[in-house]
Amino acid sequence: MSAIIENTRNGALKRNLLRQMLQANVFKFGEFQLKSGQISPIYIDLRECFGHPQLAMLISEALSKQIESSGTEYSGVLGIPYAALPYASVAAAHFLKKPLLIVRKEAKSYGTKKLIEGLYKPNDCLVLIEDVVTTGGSILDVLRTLHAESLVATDVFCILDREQGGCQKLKDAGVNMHSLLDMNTVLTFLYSTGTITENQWHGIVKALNLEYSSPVKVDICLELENLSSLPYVDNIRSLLAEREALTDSPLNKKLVTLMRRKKSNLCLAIDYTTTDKVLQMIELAGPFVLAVKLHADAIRDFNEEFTSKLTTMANNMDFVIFEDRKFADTGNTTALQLTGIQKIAAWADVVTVHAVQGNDSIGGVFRKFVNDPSYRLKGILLIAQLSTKGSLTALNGYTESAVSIANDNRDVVSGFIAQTRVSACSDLLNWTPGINLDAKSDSVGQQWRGVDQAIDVQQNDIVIVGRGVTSSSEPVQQLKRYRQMAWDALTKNDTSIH
Ligand SMILES: O=c1ccn([C@@H]2O[C@H](COP(=O)(O)O)[C@@H](O)[C@H]2O)c(=O)[nH]1
Repeated sequence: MSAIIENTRNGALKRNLLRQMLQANVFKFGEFQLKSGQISPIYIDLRECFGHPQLAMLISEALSKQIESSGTEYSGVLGIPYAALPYASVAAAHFLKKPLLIVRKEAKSYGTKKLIEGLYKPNDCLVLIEDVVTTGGSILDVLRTLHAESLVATDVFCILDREQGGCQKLKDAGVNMHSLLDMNTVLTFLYSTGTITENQWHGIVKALNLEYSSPVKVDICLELENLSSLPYVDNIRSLLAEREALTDSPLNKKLVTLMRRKKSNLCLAIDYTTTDKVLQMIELAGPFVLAVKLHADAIRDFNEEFTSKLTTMANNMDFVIFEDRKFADTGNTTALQLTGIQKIAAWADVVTVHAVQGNDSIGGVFRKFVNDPSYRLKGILLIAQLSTKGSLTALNGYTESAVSIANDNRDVVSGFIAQTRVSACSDLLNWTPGINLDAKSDSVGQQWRGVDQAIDVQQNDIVIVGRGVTSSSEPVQQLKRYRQMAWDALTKNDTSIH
């Protein structure tokens, strides 16, 4: 039951599944005979979900995520016939990219006469997908067929555990059962949303011999939550002191040390077009910021005298220089750009890099610069999510792919540009743009939200503030305001600070 009250992505995912199931008429009330012969006042008909593509995709995605995070080793996905087959197909082909296997209820009397269809060899280990588990009988039947073909299955993933003994029977047969939802959660949701009364709750619990004592009402509305605005990972940030000790990246060690010393997780985006104005703003901002972010190609009179002053100021005022170049080309071209007219690698501590060009065009080229002490460049931030409306980084799988490139290049990637926390690795820092306390959007695609949303709810580490400060007539006041709010939000539960 706790799953639906959790203030996490997982909790929101479960709430959304239940909300969409309710809309799709999955929960039916009356008198139904179950496969076991038992009479039930509730029937949970997950076949109704087939008619709602968005819901069917959400279920398949949730099952796939559960399979991935369980750490189970497997070579193929087998759907238990028939109701689980659509979810198993989408999960295997679309999300997990693994072969799909199907087991027949009865052998064909012609052709290959095979009971199990798909790509497999003896001793392969499969994960099983089921829709509803009541007694576990259908799964045990399938296990017998698999064993006869020398196939192994250690884990079954189901949408709903009716909590009527199936989990224990499977455990006795050596199989772990994982479920997205259980009956207690479903009944709590139905009762809390006023779909069933207290009397109905008791009637269902009694008829199904469930061992729940009394209904619990939780605060839950029927409006769908925006899953993409929530952190990808449910674990909370570790303490700053631990992160400082844990990280192998010299850049992140410097950043976390600076953060703690300056009490600042604020990066100022100075999008001015002349060197004078940029340097004047840095003079004001230096004491309050962790980093200064530039777009060198937007500065009309950009020159080497400027970068020399910039690096001196960074060294004296203790901030990191961040060039938001967003590299996105072949490795060869990126190397040329890093050493081209602006000599970015010589003065920037960190740069942004798109994930779109793929792994091989990222790791190799940046590793060369980061490991060469004659360059200032010490790390890159991969763009996992953009703040702009309609950004293609929201396409299914994009952010996960960026995270996977980061995982493959941990010596070079020091973190992400993202809207929500995207990685469970707490030594990778999440930098987030799209912050403004006084406006929600501009007229050309930017979307802003507040500091608490970004740091507290979405679990980012560093806020990137631009026009919220640079367009203000009182920039120092604004710098103090953003710095204080961001620091308070980051450290409010950090016992290594307080
Ligand atoms: O997704 C992204 C990536 C980068 N940015 C950059 O951050 C600043 C934001 O400035 P505002 O004035 O607060 O809009 C700007 O330099 C962008 O290029 C981003 O906004 N979103």
